[in-house]
This record gives sequence, C-alpha cells and structure tokens, in this order.
Amino acid sequence: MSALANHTFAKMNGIGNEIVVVDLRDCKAAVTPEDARAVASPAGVPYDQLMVLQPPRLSGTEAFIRIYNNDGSEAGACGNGMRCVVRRLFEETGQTSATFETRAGLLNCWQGPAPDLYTVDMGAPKFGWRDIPLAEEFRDTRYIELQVGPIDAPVLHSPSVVSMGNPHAIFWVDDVNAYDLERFGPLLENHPIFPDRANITLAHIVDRDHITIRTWERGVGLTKACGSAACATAVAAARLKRANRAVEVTLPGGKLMIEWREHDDHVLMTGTADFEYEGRFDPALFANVA
Ligand SMILES: N[C@H](CCC[C@H](N)C(=O)O)C(=O)O
Repeated sequence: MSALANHTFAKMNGIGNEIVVVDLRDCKAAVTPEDARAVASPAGVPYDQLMVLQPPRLSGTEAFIRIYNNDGSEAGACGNGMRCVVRRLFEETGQTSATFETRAGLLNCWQGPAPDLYTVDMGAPKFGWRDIPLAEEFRDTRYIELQVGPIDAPVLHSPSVVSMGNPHAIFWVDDVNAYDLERFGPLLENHPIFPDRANITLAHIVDRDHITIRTWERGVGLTKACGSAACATAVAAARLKRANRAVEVTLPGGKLMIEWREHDDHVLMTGTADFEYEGRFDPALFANVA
C-alpha cells in the first residue's frame, strides 16, 4: 500500500508553479516514483512538483524534504515548492523561520520581508562542469558551446549553465516569447551534454535590475514559474556582469526577488506562496502501484 493512500495533502502554488505538499513526518514509509506518477495521473491531483516532508535526519531541521517532478523523477531543489512548504508549516506552528534538509543540502527559510512573502536561502550556486553536471569539460560555464537549429544559423545557442542544487541552462534572448520552447525544451532537456538532463530557460535582461524568463522544466515541461531557474538566471547574469546582484525576475506566473549575497555567496529567493485547497488521496489512485 502506498504511503500516500488516505493521506492528506495541500494543493498550493508558488506564483503559478503547481505544488502538492504532503507531510509524512509521522510515517516511516517513503514515496516512490510510481506514487508520484499516480498522483499526477488524470484521476489524481495535477501538479508540477510534489513536496514530501519526511522525518528530520539532522537535529535543528524540521524535515527532510524530497521533491518529485510529475514524471516521477526527483529534483535536488525547488524554490517555489519550498515557499509553499514554508507557508504551510508556519501557518500550522506560528514559526517565522525554519531550516530544512533536501538532497542538495540545508535550506534556511523565513517569513518576510512582508507578511505575505517567504524567503528561501537557496545556498551557493555551482559552476563547475562536474557539479552541474555536464558530460564533458567546459572551462567557462558562462557560455557553453551548445545550439539548436541550423548549424550556420542557430535558433538558440551559447547558454550559461549553473547548478542551484539542480541543473540549469539559460539562453539569452531578446524576447522570451519569440521561441517555440515546447519544441526546443525537450531537445535541450535531454541533450547528451546534460547527463542528468537540465531545466531550460529563455532569459531577457530588461535592465540591470530586471530580468524576464520562461522555463521548460526537467521532468515536467512548460511551467508558469520555476524558482531555481530564476535564481540560476540572476546568478548567471550577474556573473556576466550584465545585471546587478539583486534583481527582480518576471516569470509567466508572477515575480520573484533574487539576491546573490556577496558575503557568503548564497542566493536568496523571495516571493509569495498561495494555498488552494486541502484533500485526501483516494487509495484507488495507487491500486496499480506495487
Ligand atoms: N519548480 C522548481 C524547480 C523544479 C525542479 C525540476 N524541474 C528539476 O530540477 O528537475 C522551482 O521552483 O525551483
């Protein structure tokens, strides 16, 4: 029987990124990729990421969080999902700050700078080709040799690559809506240069304080928002010296404030998180899951 059968969940969203939060801290069983796919099935609850709270493994942390994409794959980071988890927990407990463990490391989160805003310290970005990871060595990950379209007239080319606990490729363009991301997204997500696949973002630097993005998410597809992509893009733009270290990022579903802090190299992501409804998983959903 699935750990999720009959369990309650919260359907939330982080500026349109569809999130399901499940608290399994009272339960030893873990969620499997098959469970995650069953939840995403037509009879289930539509989501981009399923955020599962498991019992804490480290003292001082609230939970060990596992993050599933709707294809059942697991992600090391999900910025929008973390804000949803944080809002849910803070409303239950009255806390205003907390630390969580994810596969990518420890995340400090707090309410603020306004009551409806939540900030996640996403940790330090990584730029090494093995860290991202890339299949072969690239010394300068500010631009890598990768393109789609005709060889002498590429449609998209030379992305910046960054790990925010998950892999991101950012293509710099003049208009994020001028490209068929549904067509190029899957090609780039699954390109052999990305052994763990990658989240694919189109980014337009409006000015030094403002960037617009659109993202094809690994394991999901087009989403209204991807928090870690906003972080990766802000960092990549600052690294190219084309934007300030604190920027506003506009995504199809809303906006996020991103700051790449100088003193500790950490990236802070601030935005809203919305609660939609609560439910209980129908055990029939998992009938075919071993
Ligand atoms: N929506 C997420 C990212 C999900 C990550 C994922 N698609 C992957 O890396 O596999 C965010 O707000 O950061």
